[in-house]
Amino acid sequence: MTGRHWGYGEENGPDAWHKNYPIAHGNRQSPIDIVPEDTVYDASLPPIFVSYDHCNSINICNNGHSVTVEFDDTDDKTVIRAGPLDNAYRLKQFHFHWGGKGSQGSEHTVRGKTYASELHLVHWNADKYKTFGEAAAAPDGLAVLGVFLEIGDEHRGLHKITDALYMVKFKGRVADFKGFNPKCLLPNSLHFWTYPGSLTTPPLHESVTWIVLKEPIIVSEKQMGKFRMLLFSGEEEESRKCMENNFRPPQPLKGRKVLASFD
Ligand SMILES: NS(=O)(=O)/N=C1/NCCS1
Ligand SMILES: [Zn+2]
Repeated sequence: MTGRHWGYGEENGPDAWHKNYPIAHGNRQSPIDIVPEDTVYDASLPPIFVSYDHCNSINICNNGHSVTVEFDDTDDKTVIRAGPLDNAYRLKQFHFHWGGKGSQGSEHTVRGKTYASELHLVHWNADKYKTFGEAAAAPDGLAVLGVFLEIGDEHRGLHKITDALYMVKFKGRVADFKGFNPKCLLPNSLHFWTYPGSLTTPPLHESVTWIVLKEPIIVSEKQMGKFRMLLFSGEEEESRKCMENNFRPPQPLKGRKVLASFD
């Protein structure tokens, strides 16, 4: 990575991450290609329960890799439970991965099909661990809810996000973003696939129970275009690089079983 920080460019992109993060070649890396006919329907899998009712966002941030909305995770007011999880996992932040045009941009794929974007709602096991950082390094520390975004009509819930992106155009920018409840970004069905995986960005910790929803949400090309106006680069940098194609491609399954909550 020629001393530069990891990213999605030619020199510092996903194929180079293993140099600084050897776990990139580990046995439970994410994302993966989900092949529905190879998944195992598990009738004993309870539905996931999303309790976001009293949740409130704090801020929106451009961290140079994605745009992230962060939450107050000092108590259990915003959690997901059940499904494949043995504990309540607290919402810490959500962010997106997207492409440069058309329908590439998601991280997980479904029988090779890519979506225009993928939303990640990142939760941590506060029943067992004291901090997010501690949980992020533990095999049962994190649960990430993945939602595919498909191009079509505009999404009313996404407007609040896309209308705020101008405030965090540059890397390092943070802006107040209170009162946003991400429940409005979930599809009608909570049918999901689940498998043991990893963070899809360095440090690529193998600490994530992935819960990927089968039903995408529909967003407009215009709304996706606003994500692409974000920059990877900071205000002071001369080279302005649009933030796009910030996705890691699917990784080897290495014998893992993908469970389906639906038949
Ligand atoms: N894309 S991801 O959600 O797997 N990666 C993350 N890195 C730090 C918090 S979430
Ligand atoms: Zn992500």
